[in-house]
Amino acid sequence: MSAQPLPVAEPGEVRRAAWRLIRSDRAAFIAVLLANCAAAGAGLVGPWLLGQIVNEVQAGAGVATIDRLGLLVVLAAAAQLLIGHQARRLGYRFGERTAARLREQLADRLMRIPARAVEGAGTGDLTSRATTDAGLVSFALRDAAPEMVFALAQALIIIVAVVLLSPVLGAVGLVALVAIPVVLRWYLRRARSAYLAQAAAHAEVADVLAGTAAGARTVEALGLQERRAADCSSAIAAATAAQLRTLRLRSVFFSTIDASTALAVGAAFGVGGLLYLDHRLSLGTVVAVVLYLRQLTTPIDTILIWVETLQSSAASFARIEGLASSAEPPRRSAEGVTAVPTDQDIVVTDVRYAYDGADVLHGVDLDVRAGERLAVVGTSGAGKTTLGRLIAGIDRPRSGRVTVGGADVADLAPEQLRQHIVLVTQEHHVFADPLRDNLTIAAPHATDAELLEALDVLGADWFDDLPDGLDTDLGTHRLGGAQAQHVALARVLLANPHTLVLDEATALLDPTTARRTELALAATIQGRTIIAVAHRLQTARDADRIAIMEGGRITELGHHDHLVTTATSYAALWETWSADTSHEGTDNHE
Ligand SMILES: Nc1ncnc2c1ncn2[C@@H]1O[C@H](COP(=O)(O)OP(=O)(O)OP(=O)(O)O)[C@@H](O)[C@H]1O
Repeated sequence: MSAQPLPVAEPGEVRRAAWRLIRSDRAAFIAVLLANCAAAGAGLVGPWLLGQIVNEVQAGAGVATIDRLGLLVVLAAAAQLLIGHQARRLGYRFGERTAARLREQLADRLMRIPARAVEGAGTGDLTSRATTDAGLVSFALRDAAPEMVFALAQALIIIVAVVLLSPVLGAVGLVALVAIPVVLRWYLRRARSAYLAQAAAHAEVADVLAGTAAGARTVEALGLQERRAADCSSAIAAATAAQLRTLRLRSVFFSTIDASTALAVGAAFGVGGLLYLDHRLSLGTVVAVVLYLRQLTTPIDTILIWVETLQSSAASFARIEGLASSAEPPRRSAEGVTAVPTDQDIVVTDVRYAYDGADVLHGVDLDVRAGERLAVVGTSGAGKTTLGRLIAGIDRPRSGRVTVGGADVADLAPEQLRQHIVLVTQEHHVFADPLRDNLTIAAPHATDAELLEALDVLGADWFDDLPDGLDTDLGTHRLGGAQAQHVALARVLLANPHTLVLDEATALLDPTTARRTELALAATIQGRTIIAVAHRLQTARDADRIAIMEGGRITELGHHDHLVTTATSYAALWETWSADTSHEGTDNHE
């Protein structure tokens, strides 16, 4: 289940976003509109000429006149074909360019969504927005929108022509078509929520299936097959119900449309016949009007067929636009950065930070000198990780500043930031790419010799067993946990920051892996400023200074020997920890 679904944009935001997309290619959009109007205008000539032929025949005109009019009908049809083709081509090109811009925008936003928002929402939601929704919107822009513009222009111009030819017949036809806007309104009112529910139900199915596949071993080990199958069935049942609802809407909608268009042609034919018998309309005009109304069914059908696609893609567009509010503001590029750190000192000034509107840091002040080793300790939930992320420039304070050498860390471009401060956690993702690419993401210009040296410093002896050395594809040749940690630490060595923020770097590892990792870590931290979120006080005791965090504040700060005698919170923590470790036989792998 998605605990905190990613937001969906409101209709107003969706309209503004669509308008922004159109405006950024305004000249092309105007060309599309003009070409479509011209194509629709050319389509009027044929029926009008046919009406003229009927009138001429009735007036006893010769074959030459009829032939001339016939030739004009053929020329008008050819012109309509050519202009229509051009209008559609312009429309498709405009749609394709707009879809490409949208995909770029989406990729940019996906990169800027904080990991905590993705974890909260579940990967199914994000995946379906990036695949199904993006595909639907691209399809709509490329195919549905050009067809829709063409059909709208055609319908509008035909209606104007009918009314100009015979206001009475025009009124009769339009009255017969009055059910269409009514049923369209009925449909659109229900369709947005129905299609949103359908998309969410499909995302839920994807989530449940992906979760079952990812946790296959756990499901097998705990005999959870039946429960997972029941979860899958109920997600699929919900998706089917959502799909049936949209199907019901479509059934009512399309039947009404078909009946209305048939009624319009029939009514115009009947009333037109009476008016002709009464000598109030020429036969040619009746023929032209009936042909126009008959012709009107084509754009109406097109509009209604695509309105459904546009409706569901508008729901998808709202889901894609919803990502905008989750994405964090873009960091500046290195070229755009004005502030350049002048030294390596880190200063935290009156920093506050909130998750979901509630502050968890309440004005933290801290100075860390270059080369210092600072341990941050405190009870669970005190704000240690949050402070670590702010110092590492991952998150931006709600208020206050975190600076390195006088420059705000959250303003530094990523390539600049990682030369100064890097956060080291237990998460060590290995990309399904060659080992070389996995390492050079931290230092794009590093030579092979530098990459090998980094691995060597960490004691990554497994490198010698790789089938293709640095070219080994880590998607097919999977690394173990400790090996992946080596790759992560090698990236840190290659980025060569002066400061490391260590958070849970070894806390949850098994003793053997932890010992190997600690050795590698010791090689990594050599000669750098260290800010370590310490889960074991042994680490803290060796630090130059210890910061005690309680309830989002630093309450005590100093060296172990000083704090253990003067600071009440730290002394209590130390006492508890010492008692625990003496019970455990004092082996704590430090
Ligand atoms: N992603 C999040 N969304 C909402 N609240 C959060 C989130 N991450 C942390 N918090 C809350 O912020 C507060 C500080 O959390 P933080 O993880 O920084 O504490 P910590 O001292 O590192 O704890 P621990 O030692 O358990 O990791 C806690 O109340 C926590 O519940």
